[in-house]
Amino acid sequence: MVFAVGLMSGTSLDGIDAALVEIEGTGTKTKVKLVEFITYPFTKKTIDKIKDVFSIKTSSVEKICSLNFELGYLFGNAVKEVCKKADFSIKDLNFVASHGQTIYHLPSPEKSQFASTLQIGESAIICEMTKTTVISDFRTRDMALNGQGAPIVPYSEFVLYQDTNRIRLLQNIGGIGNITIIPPNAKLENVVAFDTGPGNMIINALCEKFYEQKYDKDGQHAANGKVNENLLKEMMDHPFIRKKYPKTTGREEFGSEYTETLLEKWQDKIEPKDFVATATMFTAKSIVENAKPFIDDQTDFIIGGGGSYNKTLVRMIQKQIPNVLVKIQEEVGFSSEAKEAIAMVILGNQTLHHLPSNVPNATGADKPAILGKITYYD
Ligand SMILES: Nc1ncnc2c1ncn2[C@@H]1O[C@H](COP(=O)(O)OP(=O)(O)OP(=O)(O)O)[C@@H](O)[C@H]1O
Ligand SMILES: CC(=O)N[C@H]1[C@@H]2OC[C@@H](O2)[C@@H](O)[C@@H]1O[C@H](C)C(=O)O
Repeated sequence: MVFAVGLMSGTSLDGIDAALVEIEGTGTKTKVKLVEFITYPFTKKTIDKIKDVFSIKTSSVEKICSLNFELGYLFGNAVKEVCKKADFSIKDLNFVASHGQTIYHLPSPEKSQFASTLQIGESAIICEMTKTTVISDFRTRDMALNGQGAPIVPYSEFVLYQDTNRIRLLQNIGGIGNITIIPPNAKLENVVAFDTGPGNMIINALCEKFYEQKYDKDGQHAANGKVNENLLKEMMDHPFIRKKYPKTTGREEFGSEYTETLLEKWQDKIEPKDFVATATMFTAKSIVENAKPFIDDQTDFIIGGGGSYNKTLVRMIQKQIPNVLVKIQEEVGFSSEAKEAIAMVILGNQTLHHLPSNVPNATGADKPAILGKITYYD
């Protein structure tokens, strides 16, 4: 039996997702069982440090250097905590698969730049703290093959979710929204995946600004507000939304600078709850517009990630595609919050077996590749 911990710390900065998983087999024969899951929270101080290095205005090489190791210690703690909660001896762990914290993603660089992406959280520290082999840095190899280095979760979705009769569409709504479409009986070459635009990123920033709340719990503010059509149109005109795939995005395009610009122009004209409602509709509409070319009435439209708990957002999506059955992840038997951490274990397992796990059709890479770097404990 092989046991591993998958670590995911995504764009919304709500903490480190750690999944203790039992895994068997490889490729399409992979079987996983979730043993335990925790979200190891970030302190406000750590969140501020991460936000600081994200932003060109406040970042510095010194801050990045130090944070790389600091996050390594936190990731190591998250592994220990999830094992403790499961009453599982860390000595029996076979490997850790760590995504790392994305601090910059430049898939379509300007002239003087190189296509690049940077995830930090030093694997050597995780390795020493847990005395376990660590696989990390999954995105760079795909980028070396001219891919976007993202999304990387679709391989695991192809393995776990494909169906013989129905199109399965998996929409993740984290900080950013990302979609995977798996046709019935698909081969890996037929899987389509890309980022749809913002997920909760703008909604969260507005809730922090207006209400000093981290997010719009269950979509309550949005439910009380009214969508402003002019603002919505301006948001939908963002060039990323109608760009053709492969495409991926992040805080570089929809982070605090973007929200600040919107606020400067619209804050005096729109009430806070209407602003939140409009940002929520922006996420819903950008998802539906990007999904529409790939779906029919027989599609399982499955929403995962933290945004699946925003009832107003889910309702807005369903209303725009009344003939399609919209479900949330738990309704098809998988944990929404643990999904990406489990995906890291599937990717790490492939790497340890010298097997590829990117989806070239999704990332635009020239060919399949073995992803990640391995820090061996012994
Ligand atoms: N009950 C809830 N109601 C509304 N929104 C919620 C709720 N629970 C979580 N969320 C939203 O989900 C977000 C976290 O989502 P998730 O953990 O999937 O993101 P992530 O993995 O960090 O991001 P990404 O997938 O983009 O890397 C929170 O910041 C919040 O906006
Ligand atoms: C560079 C980066 O970290 N991208 C993330 C981000 O968060 C969601 C979306 O943007 C997706 O492209 C990706 O994450 C998921 C886990 C992926 O690669 O599949």
